[in-house]
Amino acid sequence: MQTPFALGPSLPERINRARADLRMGLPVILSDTVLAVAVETLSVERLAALRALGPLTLVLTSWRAETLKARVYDDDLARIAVPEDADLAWLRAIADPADDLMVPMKGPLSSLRDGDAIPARAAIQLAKTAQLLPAALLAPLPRPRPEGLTALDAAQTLQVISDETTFAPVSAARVPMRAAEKGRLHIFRPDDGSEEHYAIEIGSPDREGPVLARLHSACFTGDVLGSLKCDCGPQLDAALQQMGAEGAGVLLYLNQEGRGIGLANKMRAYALQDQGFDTVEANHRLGFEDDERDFRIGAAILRKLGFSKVRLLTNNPAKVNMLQSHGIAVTERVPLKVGLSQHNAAYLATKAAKSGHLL
Ligand SMILES: Nc1nc2c(ncn2[C@@H]2O[C@H](COP(=O)(O)OP(=O)(O)OP(=O)(O)O)[C@@H](O)[C@H]2O)c(=O)[nH]1
Ligand SMILES: [Zn+2]
Repeated sequence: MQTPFALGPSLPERINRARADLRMGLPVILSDTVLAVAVETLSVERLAALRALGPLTLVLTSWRAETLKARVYDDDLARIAVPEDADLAWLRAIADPADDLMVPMKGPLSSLRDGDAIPARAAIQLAKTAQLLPAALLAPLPRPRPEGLTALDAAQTLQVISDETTFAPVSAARVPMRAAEKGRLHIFRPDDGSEEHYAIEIGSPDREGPVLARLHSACFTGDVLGSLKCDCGPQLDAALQQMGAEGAGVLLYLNQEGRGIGLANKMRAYALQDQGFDTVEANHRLGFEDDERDFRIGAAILRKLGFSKVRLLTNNPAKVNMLQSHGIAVTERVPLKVGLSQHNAAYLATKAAKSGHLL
């Protein structure tokens, strides 16, 4: 008999549950072969319990492995055999670059070549999308399997994480703003229950013509604190001002703090910048790409709101290309150059030199 509806969690829902598990320090079962935990949230007790199961593997991204001079046999990641005497401090020091300059020689690290890298890759993607440090520890799955743990197929997990997220509108209401009295805030929720994103509609933009649009990525430090280290706060204000002045526009406020690495990791990146690394180097030392944002989200929300053509406020040509390749026509790139200060001059210069931003 066909089940009329499913009460159990779908794969995207189980993936989202796995992220919460990793953030709590719980292991996740991958491909019926391994238990994976995030190094960042691992406790001494759980490490001891995992060690009792057999040899442990530490998974790092190729960026982090490169900094530590560990060999990379799996393109984007390195699987490292964990020595028998390695303790939690050893694992943490490898995962977290905070003390790299004081303790430059960590290891020697011996990278594994054989075996399946797919569960390792899924563990890294889960840790990254849970906004934890991209470092995971793998242990063999015991028989019988431990009860109550989230179990995922690693290959399917990678597929779902790379798939486009679908959104549903949740609620919307009028919000008059200093920059524009005719404002409306719309909340969009991903179908897997993960992070919500917002759209601020100003005036009543024509759905047929190109709308003045901005894809703003959350920046707690810049948007809320008025940090001078970046130009986000002034860009947010200027975008709303321009939409107010023209009488119409749409600003997406995407909760992709720190170019997608989350605020905790962004503060780790800032601490590395205080040690002399630039914004791109800092991300790489942590094990991240320089930009971990999924810009398809912006395109999906614009489409949901009924827009297909934009005049895009940005200095980042990658945003223009991404929107175009996801079905939104960018009829014009409108530069947004505000907020230069002595504190962010080097940051903006790095973005121009390394990330293709237009000065
Ligand atoms: N990881 C990291 N993120 C940062 C840093 N400084 C700002 N951010 C984040 O970067 C995002 C803003 O991206 P930017 O690179 O400034 O600009 P953009 O969105 O690519 O391009 P524009 O449309 O021209 O503003 C926000 O999510 C900020 O939180 C940093 O040093 N490290
Ligand atoms: Zn910022």
